[in-house]
Amino acid sequence: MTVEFDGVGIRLGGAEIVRDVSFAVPRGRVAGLLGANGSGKSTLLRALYGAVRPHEGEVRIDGVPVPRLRPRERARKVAVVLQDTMIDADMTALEAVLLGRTPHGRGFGADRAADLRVAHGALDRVGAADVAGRPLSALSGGYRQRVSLARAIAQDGEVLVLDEPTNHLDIEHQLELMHLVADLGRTTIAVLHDLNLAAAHCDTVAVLHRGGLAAVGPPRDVLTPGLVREVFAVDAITLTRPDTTAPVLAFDRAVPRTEDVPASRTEPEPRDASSPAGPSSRPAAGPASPRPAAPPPRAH
Ligand SMILES: Nc1ncnc2c1ncn2[C@@H]1O[C@H](COP(=O)(O)OP(=O)(O)OP(=O)(O)O)[C@@H](O)[C@H]1O
Repeated sequence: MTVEFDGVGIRLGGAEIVRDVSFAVPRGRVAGLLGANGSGKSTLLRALYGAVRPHEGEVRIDGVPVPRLRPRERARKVAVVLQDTMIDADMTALEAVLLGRTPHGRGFGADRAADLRVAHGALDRVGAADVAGRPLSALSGGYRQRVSLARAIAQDGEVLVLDEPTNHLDIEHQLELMHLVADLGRTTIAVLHDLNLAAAHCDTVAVLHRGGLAAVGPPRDVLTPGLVREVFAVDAITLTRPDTTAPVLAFDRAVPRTEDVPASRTEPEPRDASSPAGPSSRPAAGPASPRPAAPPPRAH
């Protein structure tokens, strides 16, 4: 399934958090969503899984605007892994993974055997089969993260949304997770803070800066020292891996940020938040072309 962000703008609490973001992720490709803290990455993802509605532009899945999908239909298409949301849940790892089967259920208990097979398979795939019967509260952060991914695998959506999926993982499991995600073959959008992980494992990266799209395209074209300095306020040089020719960033030191512009406060919402976003005539930028963009004012 193709995911398109088309001129997306999102307001929260009267401030414009995301503005005019356009890019597309082709079917089966892995996109990294990058940007400094507070740049709007999670907010943009929320529009993809229907938790916020853009005030302008739209997010489309296979050409269908997200608000037009019914919740159950959306849940079958889009599997979401957020940061450690299951920490207090009073259930076992297997029960948590079985939750991923809910959108596929035909009735209470009807598919129990098949669902159990899928859930065990998903736990196996993320290397967490050994903790199936343990309560989530007794698992380490890394295992909980893997169980979350297993739930998303069991959910079987063709679109996978990951918000900082490698957060709690040691280096071995970070790499395993990125390879696993690539092997799943799903259209994936992952918020990543590790630029080198993104450079090595993403087909395309989209960089948010103060709510706007600073650049989008293949990591090699986007993650230049100039962009890293501007967006992340760090000096870096780009090296090339001799074996794969993938870019590797070597960081030097933080540099002063360009002065923050005060928050852009907006007038009250002109549109009823429950009404669908109007169609946008702006084309979504394809991921193949790196697109530098002037940073808009900071939204917070
Ligand atoms: N419900 C809300 N109301 C008002 N402002 C919000 C709301 N949710 C988020 N924000 C603000 O929007 C901005 C972007 O937040 P968001 O979580 O999308 O950024 P992020 O890039 O994912 O950050 P991080 O890397 O720190 O997780 C922040 O300044 C945040 O305070």
